[in-house]
Amino acid sequence: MSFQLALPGISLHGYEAIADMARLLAQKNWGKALIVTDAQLAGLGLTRSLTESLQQQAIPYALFTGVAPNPTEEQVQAGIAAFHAQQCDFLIAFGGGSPIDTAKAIKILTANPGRSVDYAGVGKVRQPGVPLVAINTTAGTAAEATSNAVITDSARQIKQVIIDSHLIPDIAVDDPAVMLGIPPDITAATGMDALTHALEAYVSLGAHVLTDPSALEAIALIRRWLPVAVAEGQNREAREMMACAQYLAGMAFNSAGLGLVHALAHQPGATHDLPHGVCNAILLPVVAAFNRSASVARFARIAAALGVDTSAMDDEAASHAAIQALRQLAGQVGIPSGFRQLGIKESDIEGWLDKALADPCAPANPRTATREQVRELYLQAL
Ligand SMILES: NC(=O)c1ccc[n+]([C@@H]2O[C@H](COP(=O)([O-])OP(=O)(O)OC[C@H]3O[C@@H](n4cnc5c(N)ncnc54)[C@H](O)[C@@H]3O)[C@@H](O)[C@H]2O)c1
Ligand SMILES: [Fe+2]
Repeated sequence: MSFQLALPGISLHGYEAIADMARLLAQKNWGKALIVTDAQLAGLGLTRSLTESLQQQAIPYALFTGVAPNPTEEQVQAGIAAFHAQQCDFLIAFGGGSPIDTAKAIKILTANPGRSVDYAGVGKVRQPGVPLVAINTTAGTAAEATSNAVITDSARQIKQVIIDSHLIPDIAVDDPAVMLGIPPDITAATGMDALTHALEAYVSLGAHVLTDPSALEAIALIRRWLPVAVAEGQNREAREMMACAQYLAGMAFNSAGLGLVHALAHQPGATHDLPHGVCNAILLPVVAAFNRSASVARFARIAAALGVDTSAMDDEAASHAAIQALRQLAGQVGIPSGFRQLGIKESDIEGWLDKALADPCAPANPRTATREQVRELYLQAL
């Protein structure tokens, strides 16, 4: 079987990318846009750079601000209703993973029947739907570059993962100007999500010579720049490097796949509405320690990318040092050391086990875990 590398048609990176995107859209004649965002971003006035750029290019738009973190099917339904009521022709997502994933799910429903979560799994979307531009405001999920959408089915309390190449945005935009004001806790959580993407992609069973360089470079950039972005939010270089790092991580995991960190993290995310990046960051060293023996040489290279001087170490020692370095970085950027601090109890774990094993991110993990081992991993992360 051949290897498929899937990327957005066009990606715009760097300061002023949003204005450049509007200029590009002026040549596309896609009609009226529905901007899909969350109320907090609209309230902060961050959407202004987008709406002003669209006005300058005379591109008509309507605004939908009904997305919340960990978006649900109900929010997708409200979005598709707004799309039709406002007679829109294409979608512009503006936000982190939550607005971008919601816009991807709305895109499905512009051309396919039913609910978006009916398309959970891999490759189930039949019709591509309307064009989608994704402007990313966190660094982060890289949802602007990937074929995934994560939507919570609130009735079943489960995060459904929809993976389909139809969901890759036509234009991906990373303008660090809108990232300068991200609060330190969200900077840390989203940055650790990106680190998890890079690391899981690098040790994934689906890793490939075409994805390894971007995964390793993402790890090195995040180690270098995430602590700076957390401590000095207005540091323009740190924000730009983190935007690039999370995109590189997205390039890697979109084709190489993820693993057990994400499969396990989706469960507390769904039942307790916790930030995705924090769930990943807590589980990352625990799952990495579990996976280490299946991929010693790769964990040794991860240690070097994390800044460990591995010159005097054999791979075994270096692979252990990688786990240590992960814990240290998480602590440095203020990630809680366990789920208990977030109100999780031991009795919450039982309900997550089967869902974690069935999560579409699990099969790419380098080491297969039994139900008991998954329970043990959650206990270690408490
Ligand atoms: N599609 C994918 O490939 C993929 C990958 C990983 C995670 N996810 C999903 O994405 C979601 C998480 O996305 P996220 O971590 O980007 O966060 P998010 O979109 O949920 O946003 C978190 C918070 O940050 C705020 N925020 C966003 N940008 C900001 C800015 N520039 N300045 C100030 N505040 C800002 C938002 O208003 C919100 O309150 C989860 O549902 C997760 O499961 C998707
Ligand atoms: Fe993620």
